[in-house]
Amino acid sequence: MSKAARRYGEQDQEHYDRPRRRTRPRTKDRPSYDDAVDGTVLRVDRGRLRVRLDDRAGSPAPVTAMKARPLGRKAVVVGDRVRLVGDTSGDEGSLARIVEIRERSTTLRRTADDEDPIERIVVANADQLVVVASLADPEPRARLIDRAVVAAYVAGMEPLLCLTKADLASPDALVDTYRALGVPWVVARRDRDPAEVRERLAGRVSVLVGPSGVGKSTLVNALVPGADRETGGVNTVTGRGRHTSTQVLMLPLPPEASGDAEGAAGWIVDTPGIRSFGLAHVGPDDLLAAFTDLDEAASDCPRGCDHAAETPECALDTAVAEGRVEAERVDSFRRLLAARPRAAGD
Ligand SMILES: Nc1nc2c(ncn2[C@@H]2O[C@H](COP(=O)(O)OP(=O)(O)OP(=O)(O)O)[C@@H](O)[C@H]2O)c(=O)[nH]1
Ligand SMILES: [Zn+2]
Repeated sequence: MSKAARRYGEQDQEHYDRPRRRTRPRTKDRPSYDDAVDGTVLRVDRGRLRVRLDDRAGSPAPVTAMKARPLGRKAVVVGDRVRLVGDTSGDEGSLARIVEIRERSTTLRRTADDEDPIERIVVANADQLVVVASLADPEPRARLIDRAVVAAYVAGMEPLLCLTKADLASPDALVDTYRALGVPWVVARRDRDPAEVRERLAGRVSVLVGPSGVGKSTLVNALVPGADRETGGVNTVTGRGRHTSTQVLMLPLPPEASGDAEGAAGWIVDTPGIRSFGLAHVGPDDLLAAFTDLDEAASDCPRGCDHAAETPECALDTAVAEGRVEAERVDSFRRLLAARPRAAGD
């Protein structure tokens, strides 16, 4: 078949697939939304979205909005940059319409579970993943931390290790295991102002993740006075807190704390209900992409190499033997690789 004929064939197919409506020219069909305003989604609550408008510096209160027709079934998530029309006054009872979702720079996914078999995007456009782990009570779980670090790399976000309850134990041993990975870290304890953490969050959109009990809410409350995150309030039987504490929520960091102008202080996204990340579709080479120093050596690997320590043909071992890459880096990469499959209890 000639190229032209094939193209004709495809066009034909398209017409065949959509016979119901006569198609009018797209430009005339679609409203231009010239008067749309820009905003960021801070919270999603049963189809209603809370959106902070960019040009409403004087009034930080978000407006309520809903998804409009043109978006179809496309989900709007926390962190999404959107365009709104309609009543954007934010007045009691007002409802704006989201007509466009801007292209996402990053997407963080959570793992499918029994209640929801679909792996969903939970946060868009965040640039830092703060992996919160307590140094004691409960003990840090290396595998869980590793999985979160993988999730960060795959989402295109930078990981930051935040080690809490530093009043109870030293971070030295744990920090040692992440040195080769180059993951930055900070410590926090509830009886001190989290100045170091705040510095790391300045001007960025950071997602906080970590299992229940590590002191995430305590930290959020210290960073955002008035956030009122419920602490120590999780039901040990169901593993759940109140409804409000299981919701993903984006909070502005107070500008005065960082000394920056409005908007530059940064944002944190609390993810209380998220227990694990979608790593099912992460292949060895997806993770390798985050290890730019190993990338080249691995190009000598046989096609489809899983780069595991047990794989004799893996070129990473040759590269280590020849001193082209650091053994520690390969070990760290392989450790993260091994953390991908979901283990029971994670
Ligand atoms: N010793 C010590 N305890 C802390 C520290 N930070 C928090 N805690 C305590 O640890 C418990 C859990 O803290 P939360 O802030 O509720 O932890 P969380 O990670 O939000 O956990 P959930 O609310 O269950 O999701 C609470 O009893 C806190 O008081 C700390 O720096 N040192
Ligand atoms: Zn390999």
